[in-house]
Amino acid sequence: MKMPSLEDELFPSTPGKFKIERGHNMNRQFHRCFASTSTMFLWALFLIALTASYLSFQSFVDSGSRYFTASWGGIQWEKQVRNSAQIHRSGGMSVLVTGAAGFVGSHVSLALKKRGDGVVGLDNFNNYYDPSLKKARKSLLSSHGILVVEGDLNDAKLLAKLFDVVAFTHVMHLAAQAGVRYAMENPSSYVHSNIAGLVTLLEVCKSANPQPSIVWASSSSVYGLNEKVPFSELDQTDRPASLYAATKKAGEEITHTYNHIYGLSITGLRFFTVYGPWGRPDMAYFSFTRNILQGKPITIYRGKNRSDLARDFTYIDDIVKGCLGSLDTSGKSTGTGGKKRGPAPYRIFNLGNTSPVNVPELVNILERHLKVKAKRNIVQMPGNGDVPFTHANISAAQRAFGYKPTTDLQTGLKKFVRWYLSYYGYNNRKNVQ
Ligand SMILES: O=C(O)[C@H]1O[C@H](OP(=O)(O)OP(=O)(O)OC[C@H]2O[C@@H](n3ccc(=O)[nH]c3=O)[C@H](O)[C@@H]2O)[C@H](O)[C@@H](O)[C@H]1O
Repeated sequence: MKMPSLEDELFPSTPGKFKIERGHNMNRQFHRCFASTSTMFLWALFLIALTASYLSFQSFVDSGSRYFTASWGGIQWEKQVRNSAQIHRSGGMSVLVTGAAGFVGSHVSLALKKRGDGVVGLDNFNNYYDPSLKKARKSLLSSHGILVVEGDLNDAKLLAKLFDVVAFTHVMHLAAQAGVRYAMENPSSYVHSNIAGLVTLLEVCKSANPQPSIVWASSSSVYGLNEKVPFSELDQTDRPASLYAATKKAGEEITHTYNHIYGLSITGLRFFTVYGPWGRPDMAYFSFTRNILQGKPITIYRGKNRSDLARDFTYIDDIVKGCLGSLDTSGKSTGTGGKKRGPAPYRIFNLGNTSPVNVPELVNILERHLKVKAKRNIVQMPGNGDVPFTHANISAAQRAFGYKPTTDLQTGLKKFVRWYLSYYGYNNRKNVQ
């Protein structure tokens, strides 16, 4: 006798068995057939209902998780983005400013808005330095009708959505991992923002229709070990002294590729040690001010043979003028649908002050403005990415858009100190990181 197989056990109504019953009782078979058809129908209905409810639950979870985890999206949000991007002057531009809650980003955003351009900001509010300062800048921008969207450059969906909502004519790309010496502590953050983030942004810009023109922040640090002064855009820049500098130099090469293949209009700006009100607490002039006021010592680095280090310190308002001049003269991108239609501008400019000041002199000026003596601790410059001096030749920017810095370090630091005291108070009780 054949043993029932597992299949037989599971499906007892085999064709053979059915055949036997049919031969014996047609009526019973009809009823059974009817009963099994209606059961199947009910099962089918049940399965359809189950599938439908699963699918709608899934879409609820999808949309829900986006709204619960992301701070962007939705009709209200899109309306805010559009309002912020609205242009209020003839021939004006709509600009996506990345790093808008940062030092340079917040100043440039305000200047654009004040002259009637549309501005939407993007910033990830990371904690490289005190995020409450970034939030305060965001509030300032908000009081001038500028929305700063919280999100990361590497979020391609968010970037694409922003371009869906607004046909930005320009991108002012200032979001970056800044700081020369911090690169030894956290190298991957430089790759994340300055390389991966840049590529993500360029990918979205190249696919946007129309493509925007891009102006972005490179750095004086790309001159690295260059000794020819003043630094000209034509000088050698293949000997960076820090990973920060290397990522900025890589950015110049990467943007060149996108200009070459996709016809994106690109302007790279090599900023020279920018300072001023609402500045970055990690920079020397800022941390020196805090320490001097708190009676703490400051460390001043010295170069080879006891030489002082020097920087071409550049005041923020001069940098803002350079950024706006670059945007105004950027020329159009030529691509559509990710395809180049013709050559587009590719430019690089130094934005410096053209008069370097050594670091001990910077401290002298701060002492005068603060009316407090600094406790100076002078040490040999550690091998951590610093360069001995910077000095900009700005004739290219002068020719292209009349760039002419007008604020010397003495005047600029006076304005910085006034802001610092009004923001933190003389006793500096606020916790500055
Ligand atoms: O132009 C740029 O592309 C860069 O400018 C800025 O870098 P730097 O020029 O290095 O400015 P900053 O740190 O203020 O040090 C100033 C001087 O103080 C010296 N310095 C610094 C710290 C300290 O404790 N002691 C000291 O002597 C130090 O040795 C140096 O000589 C930006 O931070 C950077 O993001 C990038 O934009």
